[in-house]
Amino acid sequence: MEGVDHLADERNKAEFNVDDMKIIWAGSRHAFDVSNRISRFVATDPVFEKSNRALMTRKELFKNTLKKSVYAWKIIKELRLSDEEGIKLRIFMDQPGFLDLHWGMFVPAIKGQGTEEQQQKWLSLANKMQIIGCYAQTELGHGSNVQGLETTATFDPKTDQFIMHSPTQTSSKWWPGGLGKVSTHAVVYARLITNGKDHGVHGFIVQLRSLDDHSPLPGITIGDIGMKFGNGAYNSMDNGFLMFNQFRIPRDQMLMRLSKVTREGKYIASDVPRQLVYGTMVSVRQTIVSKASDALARAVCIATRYSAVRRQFGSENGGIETQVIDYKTQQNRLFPLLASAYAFRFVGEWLKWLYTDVTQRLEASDFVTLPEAHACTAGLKSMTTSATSDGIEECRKLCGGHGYLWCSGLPELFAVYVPACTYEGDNVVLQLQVARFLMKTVSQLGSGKAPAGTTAYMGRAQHLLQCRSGVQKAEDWLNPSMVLEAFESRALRMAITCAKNLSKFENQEQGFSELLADLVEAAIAHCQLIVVSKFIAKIEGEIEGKGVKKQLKNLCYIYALHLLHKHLGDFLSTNSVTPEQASLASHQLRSLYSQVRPNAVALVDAFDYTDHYLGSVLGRYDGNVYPKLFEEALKDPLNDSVVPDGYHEYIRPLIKQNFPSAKL
Ligand SMILES: CCCCCCCC/C=C\CCCCCCC/C=C/C(=O)SCCNC(=O)CCNC(=O)[C@H](O)C(C)(C)COP(=O)(O)OP(=O)(O)OC[C@H]1O[C@@H](n2cnc3c(N)ncnc32)[C@H](O)[C@@H]1OP(=O)(O)O
Ligand SMILES: Cc1cc2nc3c(=O)[nH]c(=O)nc-3n(C[C@H](O)[C@H](O)[C@H](O)COP(=O)(O)OP(=O)(O)OC[C@H]3O[C@@H](n4cnc5c(N)ncnc54)[C@H](O)[C@@H]3O)c2cc1C
Repeated sequence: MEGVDHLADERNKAEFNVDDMKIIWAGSRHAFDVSNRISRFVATDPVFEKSNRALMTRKELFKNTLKKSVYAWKIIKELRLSDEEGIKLRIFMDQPGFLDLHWGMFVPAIKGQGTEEQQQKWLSLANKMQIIGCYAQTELGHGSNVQGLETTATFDPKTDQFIMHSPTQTSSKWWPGGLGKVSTHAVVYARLITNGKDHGVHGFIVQLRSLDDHSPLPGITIGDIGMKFGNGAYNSMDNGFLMFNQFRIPRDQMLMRLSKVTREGKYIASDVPRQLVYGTMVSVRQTIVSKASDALARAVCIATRYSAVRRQFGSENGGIETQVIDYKTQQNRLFPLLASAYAFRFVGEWLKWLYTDVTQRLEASDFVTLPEAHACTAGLKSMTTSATSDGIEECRKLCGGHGYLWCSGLPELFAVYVPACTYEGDNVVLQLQVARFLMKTVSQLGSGKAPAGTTAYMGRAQHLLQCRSGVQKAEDWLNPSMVLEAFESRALRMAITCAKNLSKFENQEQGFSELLADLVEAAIAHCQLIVVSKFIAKIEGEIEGKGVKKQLKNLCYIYALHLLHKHLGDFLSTNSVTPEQASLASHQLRSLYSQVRPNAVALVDAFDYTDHYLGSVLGRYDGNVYPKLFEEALKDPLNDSVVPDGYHEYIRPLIKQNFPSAKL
């Protein structure tokens, strides 16, 4: 029934103030106000309509994305939106496109790697969108191995120019978003060669297309790489290819903040770490973590509301059927994902702080925390995007058959989200960076250099290697120090075991290659510890609002104990818990599920998502699912006519058996 809240009973059960939780979720009252206002603005503007995009052809979808992106930019300018408001507008627009790469990578790359003069020149154009940029690093032959890139930028002292060249087919740039059809410029990563010497990969600003008629400049071959996974979804983005044929750019278009080439062709490296050339990736990995919580929260919101609406079995005595959310199996699959969405939110907030801190330190030439910032952004990007991709798919299954319908919103969300496991660094490759960092930290234990930050727990190695968990009853698993100790001893013992196994190899690199799978497991254990510890820090801090803290505590322990259950092999094999303690954890989990159950719908309402943003018939705020499923079905082009196109050509001849006989 239209106008009726089918989930009102669920909302009345809530034991906390949802409005207060909305502020916690958003991060502050101000952030909530901005999100709330911008999401409603987008939801009511017909230009941002998106329900029809699955039926669009690639060309229509691309053009529709251009229209929305340019309209969004016009609104940002005309209404003088702040940066924060502009970002929200792009998020709620909910259609990947060139704006993401222009603002998310091109501009930050120039800010991070350009000199003052370069920033002045290029950012003034980019900030007004008089040029449109992308981030062209990956090549057909190399993505993960950045040092293996083949594109060359050879300095020609005669003309004071760099000659950009793609020497092989595998050196073609391949994948950059916005490159295929839109960008006029790119930050291109290429091997710098001066006086015949290769100085490794550096960034260059390169104009690709004419600013008059958009045609590629002579010496440049460019296009779109073709359809990607899923209908609609990420196909709104023009991921592109690019080849250079001896294409010349002025010397001052090399990004020269970190190193320089003089007029004479002399290469001058500054004393900052060369890894700062990877700085844009670090910044984006950090934002991907909060985006993970957002994407997972969308899926969980849909699955939770639908699980409260959907009923199956239990009416044997003539009563009403059971809401599927009341099945313990449903709770055991759904509530850990709900808890993960909150966990990723809080670790995302912390990571933002860490990133801001390292940025300020770098500006003051303090590079001490750079390795930890790299390990945390890489590891948490990897861990949260893998969990979110799996979580979205689990939410689809939690919605049964209807979850497979496009209008559930879940197939598209999955298709758009899942490349996050690959872009900005393949998730396995990134965990191996964490593993290297951990092995280095372990090797320095006892050297007098105390581990700091997220590896500080390794400084208590003597205790953590010997301790036995003190959990004796189920409630002990609600004791933060007992939970933390179990996660710390598991992570440390896995890291130490890897280090011991590594030391058996004469050649460390060969040992590392042999032990890759174990190293990834150790890195994941460390990342999970970070997330658990930041969630615990959150619930131990000041939290306002009636009943809010209690709910967050429940979710925090669900998150931790569910991980313990899922990775029980690690916890048992490292003797971090006993089988009896593990079974007490399962008992405690069931009790926590029962406590979350009456609050589940309110906990997803706290995300404050509009129906437009969710884009899901199953996740509608009012729970009016069935009539809307019918409405959606009737909109399908196949239902335009009662007798389908093709009836006379195929179905009728088949039924009447009067088709010409087949010839071999
Ligand atoms: C329907 C709508 C639904 C809506 C859903 C919404 C969801 C949207 C979600 C998110 C939106 C976000 C938008 C994103 C858009 C996608 C755009 C994608 C862009 C890209 O992919 S750009 C290309 C990214 N490429 C990579 O990430 C490559 C990965 N490879 C590397 O980073 C490196 O090559 C490496 C780290 C793997 C290895 O580098 P290298 O060989 O040089 O290094 P090593 O020899 O291993 O190590 C040397 C030394 O350096 C340290 N190091 C390495 N990297 C860094 C770094 N970045 N910072 C600091 N230090 C670094 C490393 O640890 C070593 O240190 P030690 O010597 O051991 O001390
Ligand atoms: C949607 C999307 C958007 C993108 N946007 C951009 C963009 O805007 N700009 C840009 O420059 N790039 C972009 N990329 C490219 C992206 O950054 C790369 O695809 C990514 O870094 C992974 O690199 P790869 O493709 O070379 O994977 P590969 O490295 O070839 O990975 C293949 C397999 O090998 C494994 N593997 C690789 N190396 C190792 C190792 N050392 N140890 C163990 N296993 C290993 C991986 O785990 C993976 O299973 C985008 C990609 C996608 C999918």
